[in-house]
Amino acid sequence: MTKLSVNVNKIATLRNSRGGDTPNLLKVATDIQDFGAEGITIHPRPDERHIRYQDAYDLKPIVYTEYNIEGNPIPKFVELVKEVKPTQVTLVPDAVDAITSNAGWDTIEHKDFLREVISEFKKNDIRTSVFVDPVEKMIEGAKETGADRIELYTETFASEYAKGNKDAVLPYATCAMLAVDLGIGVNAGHDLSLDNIKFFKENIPGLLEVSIGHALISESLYLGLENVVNMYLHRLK
Ligand SMILES: CC(=O)[C@@H](O)[C@H](O)COP(=O)(O)O
Ligand SMILES: NCC(=O)COP(=O)(O)O
Repeated sequence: MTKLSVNVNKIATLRNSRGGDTPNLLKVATDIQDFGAEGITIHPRPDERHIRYQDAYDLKPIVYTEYNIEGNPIPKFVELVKEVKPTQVTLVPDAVDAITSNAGWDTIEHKDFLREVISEFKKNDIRTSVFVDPVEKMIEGAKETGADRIELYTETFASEYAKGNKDAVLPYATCAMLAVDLGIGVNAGHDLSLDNIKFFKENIPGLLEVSIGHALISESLYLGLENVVNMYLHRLK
C-alpha cells in the first residue's frame, strides 16, 4: 500500500499572506488526517516563508498519522528535527534562495556528510529518507549513507507525463527496483497530482509513500469552489 502524506506548506503560505491565522494550519492538518490521509509533511525553509519553525512544534501533538519533516540539514534544522522527533526526516539539498526543491542529493559526493547526519537522526529513533534524482548511482550512494528510504524527485516525471511522454516513468521504476533489492524503502514526491498519480503508482514497485502539496491544495480549490460560491449565494438571498 502507498501512503498519502499531504504537504501543508501551501496552507502556511496562504496564512502568512495576511499575517493572521486563517487558514489555521492545525485545523487543516487535523481535517486532512480525519479525511483519511496517512501523513502530514512540512518543509520548513530557513526564511520561514511558509512553514515556520514554531509550526513544526505546534503540529507535533496534532499529527496522529505519520509526521514527515523535510529540509536541508543545516544545524538549525537538525536541532529542530531532533527536538520534534517526527516519524521521518527527509533530507533535501535545497538552496536557501530556491523557489522550490529542484534537485536530489549527489549521494556520492556528500556521502560522509549524509552518513553523519543520518546516524544522528537514527540515534534519535527518527526514520531517515534522502531526496534523490532517479539515477542508479545515486540510489547505490544512498544505501551507503545508511538511509532507511529514498524519496524519488518526481518533477521530471510530472512535466514529461504532462507532455504525453509516459516513458519518463522508466528511470523511476528502475531505481525503485534497485532500492527494493538493496533493502531501502521508496518514497516519491514533487509535482505529483490527480492527473499523474495513478500511472506513477502503477509503475513503481514497492512505493511506500508519496508526499503531495502544491497540486493537491490547488485541486482542493478547483473542486471546492462550486460548493463555497453556492454557500455565499445562499446567504445573500
Ligand atoms: C522535497 C519536495 O519536493 C517538496 O518538499 C517541495 O520542495 C515542497 O516545498 P515548497 O512548498 O517550498 O515548494
Ligand atoms: N516531498 C514532496 C512534497 O512534499 C510535495 O511536493 P509538491 O507536491 O508540493 O510538489
